[in-house]
Amino acid sequence: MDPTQISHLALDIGGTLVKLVYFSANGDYNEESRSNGCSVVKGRLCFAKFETRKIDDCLEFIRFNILQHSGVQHSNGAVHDDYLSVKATGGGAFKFADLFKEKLGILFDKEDEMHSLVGGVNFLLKTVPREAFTYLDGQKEFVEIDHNDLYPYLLVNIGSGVSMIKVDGDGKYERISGTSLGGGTFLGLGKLLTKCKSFDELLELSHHGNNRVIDMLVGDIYGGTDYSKIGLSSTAIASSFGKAISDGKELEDYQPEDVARSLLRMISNNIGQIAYLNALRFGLKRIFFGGFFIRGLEYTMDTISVAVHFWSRGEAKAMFLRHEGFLGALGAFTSYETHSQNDSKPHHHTAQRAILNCSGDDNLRHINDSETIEYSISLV
Ligand SMILES: Nc1ncnc2c1ncn2[C@@H]1O[C@H](COP(=O)(O)OP(=O)(O)OP(=O)(O)O)[C@@H](O)[C@H]1O
Ligand SMILES: CC(C)(CO)[C@@H](O)C(=O)NCCC(=O)O
Repeated sequence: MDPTQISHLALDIGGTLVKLVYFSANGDYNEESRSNGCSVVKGRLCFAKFETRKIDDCLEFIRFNILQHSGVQHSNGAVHDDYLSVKATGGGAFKFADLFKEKLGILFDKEDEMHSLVGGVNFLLKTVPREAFTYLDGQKEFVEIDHNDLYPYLLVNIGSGVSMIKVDGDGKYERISGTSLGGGTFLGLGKLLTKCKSFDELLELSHHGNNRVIDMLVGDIYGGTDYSKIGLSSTAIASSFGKAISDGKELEDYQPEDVARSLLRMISNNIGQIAYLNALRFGLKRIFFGGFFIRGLEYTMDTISVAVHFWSRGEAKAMFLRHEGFLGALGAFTSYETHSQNDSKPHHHTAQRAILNCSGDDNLRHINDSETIEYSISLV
């Protein structure tokens, strides 16, 4: 492989997190020659994430783990005379372009954020087995995806903010809605209300909390009974955080665990409901939820699934993705493939095989919490 090309890295730089997808060749290099003159390098797609506010950590990671291993870096930290071009998406592809150029000699080849999200989901659904699943009543069920019956679907990406995209085919999509009440709202309000320091701490708190302490339930209003005439059980939330109106308590009087739980429920419920309404607008039956807010958390997925199920009376289905947080980065990564078919650069990416590897491999311990994907790159 030409050492000066690092087409095997793509970034998605969002409002809260930077996501990286990069190709790592198998240890023995494993390059096979094909009769058509191209050779295939086998390896795997790896994933990493950093907080956007700690962008320097990301720069260091790329410098030491990716540039050095590709042999593109001189010992003084400077790169070759030529800048290196790397696919990048998300708002940070604009915001941090100068920084990456100056610090790493990397030029961003920008890919549109929505286009990348859709590309990432389509890649996963078409190539990676057991990628999509439903989650209801504590049961996770993998969904077989029929490639001939994939479209249309609604993609709801829950990042700092939320984008809702109707997908009709490869590269055929429209952003139909969004809401600013997203993962950033959960984390931002959560930090203010519970004094927790991180997303993980907030999730941990929410795990031990009881939302009924703060949420006003239908039963609280109806003297313990259901309002069955309009289909509301006594345990349904009538008003998120509503009990705080009349409890006569200050914030300090509530347990942070309960506040975190109510907040998580409120944000997840709201997104589930808006997603359902948009699915209804366009007659979409399948809704895929992505973005790092979900983090495979059962309570979040259950709340979203129940909201979609409840509002659609079982007509629409909420589905989740194992690589939920890396959709944009994967879309940017796979765009090397489509864009370089006719150029002479020696780095066509082709998903020859994409098999999910469950992490546990010692070499991958430094790589956050995601799972690698077996992948091959065609060199011509
Ligand atoms: N380790 C973490 N640190 C901070 N936030 C996290 C973490 N893990 C999950 N999250 C949640 O994920 C959200 C960010 O998700 P994601 O990375 O998909 O969005 P983004 O790309 O940063 O945002 P946007 O697309 O709106 O620019 C955060 O707002 C937070 O709710
Ligand atoms: C602005 C983006 C697209 C940046 O990723 C995202 O944060 C978002 O979709 N926010 C919601 C904006 C809105 O539609 O109200």
